[in-house]
Amino acid sequence: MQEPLILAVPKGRILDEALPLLAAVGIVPEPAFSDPNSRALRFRTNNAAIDLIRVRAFDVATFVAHGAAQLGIVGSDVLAEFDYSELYAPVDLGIGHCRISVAEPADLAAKDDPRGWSHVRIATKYPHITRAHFEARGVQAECVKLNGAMELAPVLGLAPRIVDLVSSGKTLKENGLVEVEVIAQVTSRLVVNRAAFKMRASEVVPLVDGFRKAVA
Ligand SMILES: Nc1ncnc2c1ncn2[C@@H]1O[C@H](COP(=O)(O)OP(=O)(O)OP(=O)(O)O)[C@@H](O)[C@H]1O
Ligand SMILES: O=P(O)(O)OC[C@H]1O[C@H](OP(=O)(O)OP(=O)(O)O)[C@H](O)[C@@H]1O
Repeated sequence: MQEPLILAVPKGRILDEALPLLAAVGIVPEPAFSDPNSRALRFRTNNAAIDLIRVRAFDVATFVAHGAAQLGIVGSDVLAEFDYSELYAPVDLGIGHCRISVAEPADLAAKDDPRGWSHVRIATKYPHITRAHFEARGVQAECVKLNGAMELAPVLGLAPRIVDLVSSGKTLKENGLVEVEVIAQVTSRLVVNRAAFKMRASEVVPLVDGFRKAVA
């Protein structure tokens, strides 16, 4: 029998929205998947031809780009940051809505003029997106890479500005920051490894169509 297809899903907040979508496509993970005491990372589903792996959001893109998983669910922020040519993103799943924005302390924003920037120092998990955004208008961005809690950087003097995800705006507000520019809107996408899309088309194409129908 052919090895099961592997679908990589992110551990974090997208998972809650992705599970109903998976159910709509007919994929239901084994009970261990929802058991907080389970330390397993790979799970069977009700479909013997599909297994799930649960990995960090950024790693979904890496597993699928290298063909270690054939499909995945990942934010467009992660896709833009890595720009893997081996990833095909055929379906916008309409979940994980947020935006990636530039933010700074409210008192700096009150006297700041983004049109006057020539060099900026930015704390972010997204150095590639940040540099590309600023380079497009001739501003040089010096990035300090963090993996979380970017909002602490301005007040502690690590960098005066940040680039991070914003949804309700609560995190910025509670840390005294305001959004000064929106770089891009973000949603989660179904991603497929390009080689698997060709080599395992008879299994992958109906699955991609299933996701397309589920979100239509
Ligand atoms: N506030 C938000 N609202 C909606 N979607 C979000 C929000 N924050 C993140 N996302 C989406 O969820 C994805 C995963 O984000 P999450 O914050 O769960 O990961 P993380 O905690 O940074 O991951 P890890 O712990 O693996 O580093 C992001 O890539 C983005 O697409
Ligand atoms: O505008 P809001 O609704 O407040 O959402 C924005 C927050 O959500 C994300 O972090 P998350 O809560 O996923 O935690 P993280 O720091 O682990 O990434 C993001 O990094 C922001 O900190």
